Amino acid sequence: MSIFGKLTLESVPYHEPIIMVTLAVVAVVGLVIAGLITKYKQWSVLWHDWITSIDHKRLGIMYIVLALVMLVRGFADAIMMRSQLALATNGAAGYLPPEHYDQIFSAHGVIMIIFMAMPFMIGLMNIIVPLQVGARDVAFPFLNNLSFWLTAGGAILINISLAVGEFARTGWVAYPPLSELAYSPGVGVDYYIWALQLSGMGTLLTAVNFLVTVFKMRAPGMRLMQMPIFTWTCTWANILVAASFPILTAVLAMLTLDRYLGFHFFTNEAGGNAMMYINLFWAWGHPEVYILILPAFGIFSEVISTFTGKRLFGYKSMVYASGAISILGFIVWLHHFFTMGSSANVNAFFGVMTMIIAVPTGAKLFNWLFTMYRGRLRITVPVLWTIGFMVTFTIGGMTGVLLAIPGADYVLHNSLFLIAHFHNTILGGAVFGYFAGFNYWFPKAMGFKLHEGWGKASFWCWLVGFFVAFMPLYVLGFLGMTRRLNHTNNPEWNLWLYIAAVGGVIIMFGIIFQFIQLYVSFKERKQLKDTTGDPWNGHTLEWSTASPPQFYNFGHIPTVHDIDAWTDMKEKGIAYKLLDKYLPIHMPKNTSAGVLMSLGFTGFGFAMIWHIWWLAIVGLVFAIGVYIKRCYSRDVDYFVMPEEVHEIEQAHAAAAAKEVTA
Ligand code: HEA
Ligand code: HEM
Ligand SMILES: [Cu+2]
Repeated sequence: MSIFGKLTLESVPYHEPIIMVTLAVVAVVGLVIAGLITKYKQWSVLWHDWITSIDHKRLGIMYIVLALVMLVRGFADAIMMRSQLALATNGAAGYLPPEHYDQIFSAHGVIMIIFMAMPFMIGLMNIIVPLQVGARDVAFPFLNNLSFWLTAGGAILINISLAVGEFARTGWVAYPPLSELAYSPGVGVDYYIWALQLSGMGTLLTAVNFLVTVFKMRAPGMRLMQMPIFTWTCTWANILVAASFPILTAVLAMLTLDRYLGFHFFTNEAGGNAMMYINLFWAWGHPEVYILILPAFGIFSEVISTFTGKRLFGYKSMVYASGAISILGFIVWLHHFFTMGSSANVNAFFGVMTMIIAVPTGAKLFNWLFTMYRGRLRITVPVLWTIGFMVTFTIGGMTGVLLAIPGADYVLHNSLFLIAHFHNTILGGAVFGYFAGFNYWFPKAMGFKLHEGWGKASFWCWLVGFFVAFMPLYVLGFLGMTRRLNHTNNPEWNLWLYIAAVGGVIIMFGIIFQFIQLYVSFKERKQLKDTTGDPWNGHTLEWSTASPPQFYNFGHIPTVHDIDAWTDMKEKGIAYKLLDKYLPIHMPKNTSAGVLMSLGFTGFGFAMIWHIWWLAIVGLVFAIGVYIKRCYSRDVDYFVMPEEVHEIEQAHAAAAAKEVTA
């Protein structure tokens, strides 16, 4: 073996025109961005204010940028699949060869869940949760930076797989024996393993960080049962992360041992059992889908109560319902393999437990409806996403309950009915929620509002496109079409496949309009400026800060007396009140340790994929070395002086007062 392990020049797929054109486009875009950064002399800003930043608000923005980039990548995969299936009817081959098509659906699933939805959710959580609980940052700001770069490292690996080597052909679940070395001898599964392993570590560390933050760093007076509802749903999601991500780490480690050292955890010979992988995978994978949806539920609650100008109906029941969903979500994983030979009684138990989740979820839906009832609902973009969600998600939830009936699942398992179910819940549920949160909190993060018109146009394309793209899949499922087919030969299916492709195109316009919305809003940022910090008349503490918030968040940490702490302060007339004297604020310093450690770990992952053992050792030693150096560093913090705080706070209060009286 050469010093580059399995890596040779042949590892780059020159003979695949589609990939080569994509790479050329990526290279051009990359060069243009680099050129712009150089032209406007922004490299130093990028490094000092962003890449090495430990500010939760900036990390949150970087997570969302990552999510938007990966949304484009994941959608490119989706539209390729939809067009392939529209062309490859009646036995035609279409334009994507089977081994390429298999990589596309696997990459699409992994990218959308791990590198689009998760960063989007974690990004919103980063920006908002510390503000909502009245904290100056998260508990461990440096760790927060490291978490982000671990996630980004995973995303970089999966993108490299496009240019160097290949990605897994196993689907996003990578079941053995298919994912074992004997049946997947290439590097695809290894890319899968290390991309998930890196980002999984990042997610786990984030959960620990935010759990400590909400348990230890709430503003004085804020009881647990007074935390804003979005913070609560994120907390339940983080509890689920802390409980389930270690299972993912372990199951991937076992698959690694099987593939690299010839262990037999999941093989049939030498005492292994593939069912163990399948159990462990879903013991993580099922909680994972609730990790995605719970924060979205929190966003809808915030949006509805803000834009109806009412208190959220049933705050306590919302908290308990979220808790019930988390706990139940942990004990239903077997519904993903009803057909794989458990006894009827086991299937019945897991089926019933699954159906019970409809109860707390239904309670939430009714609470939202009751909040709207007799409220004066302002139909803004976040509200549109919320109402759209309520319709689509109810359909998706109902079809989930249908799948939870083991007998029905024997017919529908792994059919396109299943695909329709989960796009209905993940896309029409979780992702719609993130879009609502994006439009709702954008002014907080960036200082100006998003353009309403383009936001509405984008919403309608997404909503209509969603129904046109995914409702036909329910029909196709009933007509017997299974998932992961790369061509078909059944004339009865053709019409529905064409319709679904049209839906994909409509969604594409939704995405294009979202980027136009961003561009137009940026151009008109002066008119759209948010001077008060409270553009929607909000009710929770994030709206008490400037937009974007001061780097230290709160000049003076507020004392909380109410669930709607900010409404309470506005009603008592103590909002925007300045203190005579501020205290010095203790702040952490930015550091390059996180990004450097992640560089080491990403290099390690890449080296492991290609069996370049010396590079693996170098990467690992480098990462650990940076960490040890960081541990001994004393130059980690500084104080903001009271005079400076006073000046900043005064400027904000004056700007807000001008706006409020105007
Ligand atoms: C965000 C993601 C998300 C969410 C929230 C859900 C929610 C639910 N899911 Fe889904 N599911 C997935 C993502 C999600 N799922 C994914 C990704 C897969 C497949 C992965 C793969 O194989 O690749 C999957 C697969 C899957 C299966 C496996 C099917 C198979 O492989 O054959 C099953 C079976 O039980 C199931 C059931 C459910 C149920 C009962 C709910 C419930 O939580 C839904 C509850 C909500 C409602 C019911 C609607 C609102 C309620 C009311 C209005 C009250 C009144 C309602 C009633 C009385 C019914 N899901
Ligand atoms: C934006 C519009 C989207 C379209 C048009 C789309 C389309 C598709 C298609 C065509 C498939 C393959 C179905 C098959 O097996 O035949 C698929 C699979 C999948 N999609 Fe999407 N999708 C979209 C968004 C998303 C999002 C947002 C997520 C998750 C957050 C997601 C997660 C998945 C997963 C997990 C799979 C299964 C992959 C596998 O089989 O291993 N998709 N999607
Ligand atoms: Cu599940």
